[in-house]
Amino acid sequence: MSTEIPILAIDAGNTRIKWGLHEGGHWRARGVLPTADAPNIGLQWIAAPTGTSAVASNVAGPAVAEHLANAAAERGIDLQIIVTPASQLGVTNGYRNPGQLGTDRWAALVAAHRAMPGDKLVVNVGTALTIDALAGDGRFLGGLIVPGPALMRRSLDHGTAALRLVDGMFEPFPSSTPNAITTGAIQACVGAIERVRGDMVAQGVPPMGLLLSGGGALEIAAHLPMPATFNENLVLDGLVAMALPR
Ligand SMILES: Nc1ncnc2c1ncn2[C@@H]1O[C@H](COP(=O)(O)OP(=O)(O)O)[C@@H](O)[C@H]1O
Ligand SMILES: CC(C)(COP(=O)(O)O)[C@@H](O)C(=O)NCCC(=O)O
Ligand SMILES: [K+]
Repeated sequence: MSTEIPILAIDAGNTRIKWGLHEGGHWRARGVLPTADAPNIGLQWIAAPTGTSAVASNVAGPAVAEHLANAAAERGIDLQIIVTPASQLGVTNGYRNPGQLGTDRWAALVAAHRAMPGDKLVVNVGTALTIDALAGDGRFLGGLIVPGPALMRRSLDHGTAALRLVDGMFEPFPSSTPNAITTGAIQACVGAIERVRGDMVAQGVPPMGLLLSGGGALEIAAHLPMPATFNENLVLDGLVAMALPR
């Protein structure tokens, strides 16, 4: 029997809301729903026992925050929506304005610092692709925000007359429009990661590892410039670490 209180961790991103119920040292239940369905999030939390407390990262805007707050209140769950601090659990925030850094990126950095020693890259492939440099001593050195591969393809669909959303395959020298679009998005993402890796090498903090997460991670995983460790739950892991008593 663990004395640990049940924690509902919530990662509200721009495309999907991911959540997990953590109890007794492991994930007891998990779920995901489109962010557009945020008004229905409470229906997924039936299993949350009395006394559950919730910790959320929300980068999807104030309306989503309100839906989370309502769903928690209806179930008597105490909810904390985090803001990004200047330092926490051994990680220090390199942003000039610490609160400007997305809370999902911060939670992933906190989890990454605990999960892997040494200088590393923390990459999330979601709506946006974020590529964050984290030193082994916990310093967040900075990172990039790039449209994720799905958003890149959508922007071509919206912004050109001839290009449409069609399934293509990765091909090093693409020989069709669908393959050119698919390969272009993957190479743009992987190329940006390679550039940050190069900048870390130039700064004298060559990354020893790469932590990969996010709904689009598998799209780019085979093309990365270095071996990666996939963690489906990096943001949720970080949120639980913040919520657990120390
Ligand atoms: N069934 C799916 N529904 C939506 N997105 C999906 C699905 N399967 C894979 N994806 C990919 O996952 C991305 C969303 O990943 P996620 O980590 O949830 O992003 P966010 O945190 O921005 O909401 C989409 O942009 C798309 O590339
Ligand atoms: C970069 C993000 C849009 C990523 O969001 P996501 O793709 O996970 O939905 C989000 O972390 C955000 O809104 N960040 C604030 C700006 C920043 O981190 O600098
Ligand atoms: K993301």
